[in-house]
Amino acid sequence: MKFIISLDQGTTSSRSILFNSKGEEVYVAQKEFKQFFPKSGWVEHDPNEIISTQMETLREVIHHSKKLDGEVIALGITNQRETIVAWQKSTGKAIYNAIVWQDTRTSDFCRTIKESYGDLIKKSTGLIVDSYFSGSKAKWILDNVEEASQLAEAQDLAFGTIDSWLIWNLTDGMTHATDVSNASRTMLFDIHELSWKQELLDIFGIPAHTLPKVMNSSDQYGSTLVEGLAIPICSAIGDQQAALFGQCCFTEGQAKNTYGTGCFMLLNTGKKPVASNSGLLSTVGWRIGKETTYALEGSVFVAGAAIQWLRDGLKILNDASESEALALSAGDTSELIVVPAFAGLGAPYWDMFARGAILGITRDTGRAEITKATLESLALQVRDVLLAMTKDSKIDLASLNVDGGASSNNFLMQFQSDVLNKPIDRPVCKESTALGAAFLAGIEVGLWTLNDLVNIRKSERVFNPQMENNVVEQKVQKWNKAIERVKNWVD
Ligand SMILES: Nc1ncnc2c1ncn2[C@@H]1O[C@H](COP(=O)(O)OP(=O)(O)O)[C@@H](O)[C@H]1O
Ligand SMILES: O=P(O)(O)OC[C@H](O)CO
Repeated sequence: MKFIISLDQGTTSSRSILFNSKGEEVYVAQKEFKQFFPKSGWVEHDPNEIISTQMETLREVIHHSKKLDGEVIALGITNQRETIVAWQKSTGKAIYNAIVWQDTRTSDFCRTIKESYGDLIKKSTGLIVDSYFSGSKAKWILDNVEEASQLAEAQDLAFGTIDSWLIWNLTDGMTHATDVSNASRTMLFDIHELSWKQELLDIFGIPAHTLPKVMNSSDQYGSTLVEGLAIPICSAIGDQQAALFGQCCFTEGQAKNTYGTGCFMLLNTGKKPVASNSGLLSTVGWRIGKETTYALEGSVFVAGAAIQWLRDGLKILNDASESEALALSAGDTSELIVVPAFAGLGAPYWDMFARGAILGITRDTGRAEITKATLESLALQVRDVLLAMTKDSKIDLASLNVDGGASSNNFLMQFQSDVLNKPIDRPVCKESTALGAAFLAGIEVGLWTLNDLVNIRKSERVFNPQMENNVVEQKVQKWNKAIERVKNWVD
């Protein structure tokens, strides 16, 4: 049997997953790592812990694979996107913590460039000016980390999204590369030309020599030596695009929604980017051979992270999975709205200055009700994104494929189906993201063709709408009112 290993470097954990040549998940190793919140709105990760947790899980999976009769033929990489690492090329040492996609420290800078450059940036990158993307975070490092500008002057500074950081470490500093899908999230990359754009580098003050080489999503990224095995790295792709691929949304008009730390809905728009007028992003899906596939994306910054906040911040849950039973035990929440805008609002609102709120509290509001309203907020955010997506693409989806940690919550999936008035289709393989990276690596080594993969996806459960229209309407009205109240909160 031939195996492929995917490294899935997410916002809250590093995972390695072993897939067999039927695309079945054989073994998963996972390690959580520390989140740093040094100041209000700042979110950082330790780049060394990212590598150590990822390598521990990789070694665990390799140990397991050695007990099986077979050979690991390729490694695929998928990762939290936009998060930026800066390191010294000559020593390989990171010079600052990774600045995470959720970090809003560059909001003010982004506001200052939005008016003059917003149109240019949208036209060439498909993105809306926001602190979410990597460009302003890299600029912050150059402006604020003492050694950064000296290293840049000496041509000894490297920037990279997490895929680049992993590839650099896995290849012992031989390869400084990224793929088109990750590059398309930096705000420095022209998605039509598929190259770094000098005009954008000038706006952010980023020297071109600090940036990685941009490669295909299925490609030869070099090889890594782990536990005595030399394994070729054959794919790199941002995690949301990987999930679209792993859900077998290979053709125009197919979409998926992932419920992880954030929520990300992506629609395959075919071989050309579709510009959005409704607050969505045009982004590169993947590139295989000479063919690029584009996607429209609605990014919601806080989804599963709101459940983590219930667990770790408010301490009203011991475990995220408890939220389902608790929500089912709750009383009426038709007037209770939680808006988890902890890091501003993403699609379709794009308000870096919005903040979270709980509205409609009464004397009988308790932990069950707050949990239920928080889960409902995930689905209501997704509803807003789907409305925008339908408007921009003119595609009315027949059903929505879902995945990610919080998609295991049946209460949430049922409520999602209710507020979208659409079937929600959850697959057997819960690791769509990792599967997407494995598919792309498998294509590169000739294990599969796209045609082999078309029918590989199997549904585990389909949720159909049950709630009465007027109940949905009432909830949506309250939600819209709450969104208006939280906008532009921070002065
Ligand atoms: N049963 C559940 N109900 C609601 N949320 C959940 C559940 N299980 C996991 N989560 C949430 O899902 C997220 C983890 O999902 P995952 O896809 O691993 O995220 P990421 O890739 O962003 O690290 C966490 O934020 C967690 O709070
Ligand atoms: O780590 P995840 O799965 O929450 O994904 C993060 C996204 O890639 C951010 O854009």
